[in-house]
Amino acid sequence: MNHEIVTLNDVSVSIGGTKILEKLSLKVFEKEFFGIVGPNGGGKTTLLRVILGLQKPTAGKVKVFGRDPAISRKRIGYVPQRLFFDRDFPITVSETVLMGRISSRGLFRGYGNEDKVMARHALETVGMAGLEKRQVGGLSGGELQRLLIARALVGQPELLLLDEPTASIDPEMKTSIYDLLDSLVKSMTIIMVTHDTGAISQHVSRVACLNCRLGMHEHGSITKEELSGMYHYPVDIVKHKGED
Ligand SMILES: Nc1ncnc2c1ncn2[C@@H]1O[C@H](COP(=O)(O)OP(=O)(O)OP(=O)(O)O)[C@@H](O)[C@H]1O
Repeated sequence: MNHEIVTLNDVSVSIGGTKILEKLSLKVFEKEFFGIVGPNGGGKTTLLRVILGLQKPTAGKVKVFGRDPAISRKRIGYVPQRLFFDRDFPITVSETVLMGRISSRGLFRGYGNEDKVMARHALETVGMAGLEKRQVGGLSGGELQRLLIARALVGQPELLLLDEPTASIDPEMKTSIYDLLDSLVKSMTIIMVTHDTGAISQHVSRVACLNCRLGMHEHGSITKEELSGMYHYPVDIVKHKGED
């Protein structure tokens, strides 16, 4: 697991004169399940956008798969925050998943058989086989989240970025999403942003706290006090993966 997938060196981002990220240095390794927590507005989504090559750093260097992030974007699957997804748009489950093939097929080429097979496979992976014809607007929150994961998986990513995949989801569905991610990380690297500080430490190998600056926590070393200090209110933490 020593192969570097994401490398940030002293990365800063300012937008409109406001410092959003300050001198972040970070390495994420192959097949690692890496968690990022932090308060609202701490820069977590911005960090994902930097890794995707959608946000250029004001200073510092970013490499993804050893190259410029924009060049590596085809190898990345992105699950955005659900609030950026328009549930009212009239589109089926299968059409939504196929949208994840656009970066490999191009915008103006129709979907081929291979795309359809991959879409079916991605839906099976997230446990949504058989729901292909359903309208997205009629899905439950948990089903929609799984659909967004399927859409990210259909491009066969080697790196999966997820922005709050368990927000507003009931505990049972949360568990099944974490189980899914635990199985996916056997074949890809995962970086997940979450406010789910109670559960995250049972699944990730390392967690970083981000509030403009980054605080790294190796196995089990994050404490309730550190998180509470960052969030400015009491935070519960359960266990880190591998801890008794
Ligand atoms: N394009 C932009 N223009 C202006 N400000 C921005 C832009 N993008 C992000 N910001 C600001 O940068 C800060 C960090 O935003 P970001 O969305 O990265 O935080 P976050 O940690 O993901 O927050 P949340 O937990 O609420 O999703 C916020 O104050 C936000 O308003």
